[in-house]
Amino acid sequence: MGLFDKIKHAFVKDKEEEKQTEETNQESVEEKISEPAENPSEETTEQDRKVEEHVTEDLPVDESDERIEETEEIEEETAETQKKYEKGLEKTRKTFKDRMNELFANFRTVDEDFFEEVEDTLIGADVGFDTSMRIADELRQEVKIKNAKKPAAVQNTIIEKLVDLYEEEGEQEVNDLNEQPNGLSVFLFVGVNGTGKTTSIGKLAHQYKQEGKKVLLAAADTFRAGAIDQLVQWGERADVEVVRGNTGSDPASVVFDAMTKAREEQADVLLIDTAGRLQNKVNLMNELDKIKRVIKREDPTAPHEVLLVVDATTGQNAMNQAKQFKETTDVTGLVLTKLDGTAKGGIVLAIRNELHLPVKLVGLGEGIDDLEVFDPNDFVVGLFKGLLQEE
Ligand SMILES: Nc1nc2c(ncn2[C@@H]2O[C@H](COP(=O)(O)OP(=O)(O)OP(=O)(O)O)[C@@H](O)[C@H]2O)c(=O)[nH]1
Repeated sequence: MGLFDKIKHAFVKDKEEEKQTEETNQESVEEKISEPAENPSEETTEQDRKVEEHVTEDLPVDESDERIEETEEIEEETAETQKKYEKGLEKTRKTFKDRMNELFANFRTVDEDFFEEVEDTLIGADVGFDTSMRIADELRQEVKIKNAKKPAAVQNTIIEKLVDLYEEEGEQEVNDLNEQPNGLSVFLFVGVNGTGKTTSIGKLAHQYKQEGKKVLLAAADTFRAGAIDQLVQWGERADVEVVRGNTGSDPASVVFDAMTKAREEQADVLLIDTAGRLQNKVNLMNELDKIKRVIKREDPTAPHEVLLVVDATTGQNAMNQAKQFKETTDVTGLVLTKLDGTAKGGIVLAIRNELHLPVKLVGLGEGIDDLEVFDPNDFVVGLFKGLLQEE
């Protein structure tokens, strides 16, 4: 099933559930009105439950039961993650919906002015300039072919085009983190101050710790005392050790200490926090190169990820930062933070389509559990599900 079909499926399911809830409410109102003296159905249910309990007591617990439980647990987790995405993307979805409503309220016919407005609407939703132009062009053709005139049909086609493009871009994309199953995984975090680097490292450390891994953090942002303290605090919250130097010390020497400690203690994961002063690109480039050299001396295969942290709330600015960092160092993936606090979630589409950088992690809140491995399907369902119209 294609991605758009999945969204359609989710949309139809929601509609059915809505209908069912309405019917159930109606039934219970009717039941209450005709209130029976006794309620035989309740008795039967109670009896059934007792029989069921008795039967299950006698049954040996076999592997298939365990497997069913496991599957149920996975399904529950998947549903929970999907909910997090839907909640996190609420603002983006609402803004997008409002813009769409406005667009369709202002146009009664699908003419050239309409298509230009579609372009503006998409650009305004931070989908990216190139992407917006491409969607509008494809829409022009599609509307001609389908002879679509009804706003609902046109709106669904816009969503379909966005989803198709998104799916196409994601075909070769690896969203999983490059974890080393039999050795140390070294992830370097880069990005400008305030984007959520330290917070994301803390959240990820917590996740790995929960999985039973030995995790180390390195405070290689030695320029601000506050940055070191903040990472130490996250280390305490996640219950993992932090390797640190004094303020102003050489970041590469902190990384050297951390690599040595990780090897001695056979750690599974080392997460390195760096300073991100974009105002001086050459310095930053030299510093990151030096850090990488130190890492490579200890392990030629590392770093296994260079993750650029960008703040989704800054929209187009996040895109520009990503562009500049891509020129400065070999970024392997993005961590997109604060998706929950923004109406600019469309920036994911722009970054992927225009910079071809995979999004690896997304921040969906300030809590320690609010970091998710990026799931393109959950993301796109969360973004567009509520926007489909009944044709
Ligand atoms: N709502 C929300 N807030 C976040 C998220 N990630 C980080 N934050 C908040 O963003 C602010 C900045 O995060 P930091 O982790 O300090 O950012 P940093 O990039 O390490 O910044 P420096 O320490 O200045 O280098 C903090 O108040 C975090 O709580 C997220 O996914 N959602």
